[in-house]
Amino acid sequence: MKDVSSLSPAEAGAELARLAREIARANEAYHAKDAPEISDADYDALKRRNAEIESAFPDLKRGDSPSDQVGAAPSEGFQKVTHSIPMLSLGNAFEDEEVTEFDRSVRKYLGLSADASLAYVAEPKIDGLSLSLRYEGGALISAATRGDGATGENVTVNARTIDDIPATLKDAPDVLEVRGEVYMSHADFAALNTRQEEAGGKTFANPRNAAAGSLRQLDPKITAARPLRFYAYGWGSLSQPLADTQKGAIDRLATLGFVTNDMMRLCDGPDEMLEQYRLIEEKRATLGYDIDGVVYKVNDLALQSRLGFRSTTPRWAIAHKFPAELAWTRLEKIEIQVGRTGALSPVARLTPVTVGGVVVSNATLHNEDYIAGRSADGTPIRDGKDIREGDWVQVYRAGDVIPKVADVDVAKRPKDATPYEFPTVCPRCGSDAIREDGDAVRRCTGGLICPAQAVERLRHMVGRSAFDIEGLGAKQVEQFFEDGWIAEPADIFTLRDRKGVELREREGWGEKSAENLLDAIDARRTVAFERFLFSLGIRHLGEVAAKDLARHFHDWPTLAQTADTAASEPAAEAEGRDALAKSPAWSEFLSIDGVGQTLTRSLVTTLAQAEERALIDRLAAHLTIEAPAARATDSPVAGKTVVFTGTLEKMTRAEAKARAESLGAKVAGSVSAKTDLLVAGPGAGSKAKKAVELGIETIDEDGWLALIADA
Ligand SMILES: NC(=O)c1ccc[n+]([C@@H]2O[C@H](COP(=O)([O-])OP(=O)(O)OC[C@H]3O[C@@H](n4cnc5c(N)ncnc54)[C@H](O)[C@@H]3O)[C@@H](O)[C@H]2O)c1
Ligand SMILES: [Zn+2]
Repeated sequence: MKDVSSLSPAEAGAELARLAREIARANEAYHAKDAPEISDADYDALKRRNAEIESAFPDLKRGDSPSDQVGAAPSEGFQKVTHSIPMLSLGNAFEDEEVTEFDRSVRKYLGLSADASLAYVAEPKIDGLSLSLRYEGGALISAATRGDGATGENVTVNARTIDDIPATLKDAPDVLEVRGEVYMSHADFAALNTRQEEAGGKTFANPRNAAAGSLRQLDPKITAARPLRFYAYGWGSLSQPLADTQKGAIDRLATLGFVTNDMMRLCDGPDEMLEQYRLIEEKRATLGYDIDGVVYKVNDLALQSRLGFRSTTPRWAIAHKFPAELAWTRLEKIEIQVGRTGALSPVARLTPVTVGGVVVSNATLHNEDYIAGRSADGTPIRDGKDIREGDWVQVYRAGDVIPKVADVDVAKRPKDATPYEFPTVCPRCGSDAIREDGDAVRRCTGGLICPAQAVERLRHMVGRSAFDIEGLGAKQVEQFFEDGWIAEPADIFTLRDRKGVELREREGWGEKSAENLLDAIDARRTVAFERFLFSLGIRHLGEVAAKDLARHFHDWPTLAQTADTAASEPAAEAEGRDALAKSPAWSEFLSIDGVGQTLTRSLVTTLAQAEERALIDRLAAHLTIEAPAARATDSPVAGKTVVFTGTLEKMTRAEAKARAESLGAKVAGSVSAKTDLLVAGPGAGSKAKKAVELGIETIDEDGWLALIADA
């Protein structure tokens, strides 16, 4: 992105227009639909960029500038409420200096010298949605969301169902508008999502969305069933002042029966404000609800009213936000998960914390070296700090990636914490867990006797890219495995005969759904060769390689026989590609573009294991395995084995390969006596030489394109 100072006015105008569109779209998704499409950090970055351009090009500021807007218009379906005093937003600070700068600008506005005393309150910024409650004569008469700041949604009936919101007040001013945040605790959020999932309803990405989605319900019965809470942090219209100070006013609201935040502190200036910020940040993980920063407010209400408002934010307050994609929390426990190939993966169980808008309670710890504070080659990571149970750790998330533990605060380590001892036996089956040379991962050697591996294999087998059986997801497979109904892949296809009757009577199933599942299983008795191969869950065998193998071998018996031959060839024992290539069966695998030594070795050794092989044969016995779709036979390259080498300029290697295959050619990765045609671009090396030696026809990229032009 271009620096603002180097933008031309035309570019600035165009970018302001784009930002206005993008921000409006994000506002609509977040505020009106409770379903954000971008992260808060990305949103904040858009707003910042917009503000920077506007301040550099004040003349270009748009009539619909996002800087002048709050939230989103109230949704249709709700009655509208006009706020007697607008409900605005808050300015943002991200760095410590911006907090000092805030104090300076307040003083400047008020004409106060740097050493004049000026008190602020600092309190958590709760991540929910704001609500304005109007009491008249001590009775709650209306409740409204913020909407676009001027007009909100009437949610009075819904608000009445929230325990923290009193229906009547004693000794209150005749007119009193209380403003605060509606939110949901982590525990209630998790329970709600579980219930929603079980009922097949919509689940929420984070507690804020859950709170907003629950309050903004057209049916108040739904709101009533949702565990919402309310913190009072401010007020709107008043017939009589509550107090002289922010702190006094909030204390008064507490006396009236509202829940207020007990982490509010009076601060003497920026140093104390930042101190409170760090204290609150430390407590963040253990609060049990989401906060996304700390709000500082000038304490003296007379000064607040002198300071007043900008278009959408008060001059007397600012929100100091926490870094969005990073958070500190407690690592409660390290657990070991056993994967499909026996890999022991350490997982950190964390005290839940929100990172980038998502509640995180687990993070990966990669492997035992990572926990110990070293990389695979022994060099220290995190300055060599190891990770222990009970540690205070920093968690981060980027995009949709699994959360990771990035750092440890050794100063906060419990005194009795001991270095983590990585298990050397499988926690599920007790077999030895060993680490092979050069492998960062420790693996359970239990194979098929390991229940963890067995169930992971089954889950893999029914997955999308494998058998993809409708109604048989990971969850059902796990249950059937636990109950002993399905122990290995072949059992899925005998389920009808063995358990058909019981399935119909099984809890949560019934006649219809049982029949649907059994039909769905029958429908998969015919399966594409590549899906079958992928379903076996052989280490290093991905979807793409499964396709390559299927195209090359066409049927399962041929592939299996070639693997058997490879296993019996003496060169199989030898190291190195050259030695392997001397064996015809090995080299047949290696000649397939996209199939390398590691995969070949894994495939050959897996199929050579008697138990493993018997299990695959039992599965295959129930199946009709379909060869890949017939290829074009009338193209000039049909049936020929083609090798591409050197740089291709008009297409990528992948494109060239796909095109050749669609024309019925076989694409190989290396030149051999079986090669019919070499397509050599600039920089072609040993393959071109070998082709000459073997007398194989060689053409360039243009020659290739000409050859297939009419195909
Ligand atoms: N991801 C997205 O697409 C997206 C879109 C729009 C907004 N957002 C998020 O919302 C923010 C902007 O929303 P906003 O205009 O509501 O501003 P804001 O959330 O930054 O600040 C204002 C709000 O803070 C709340 N608040 C909580 N505790 C408070 C306290 N103690 N005192 C005062 N107010 C308190 C109030 O509800 C108030 O309306 C963005 O910074 C972003 O994080 C995200
Ligand atoms: Zn095991």
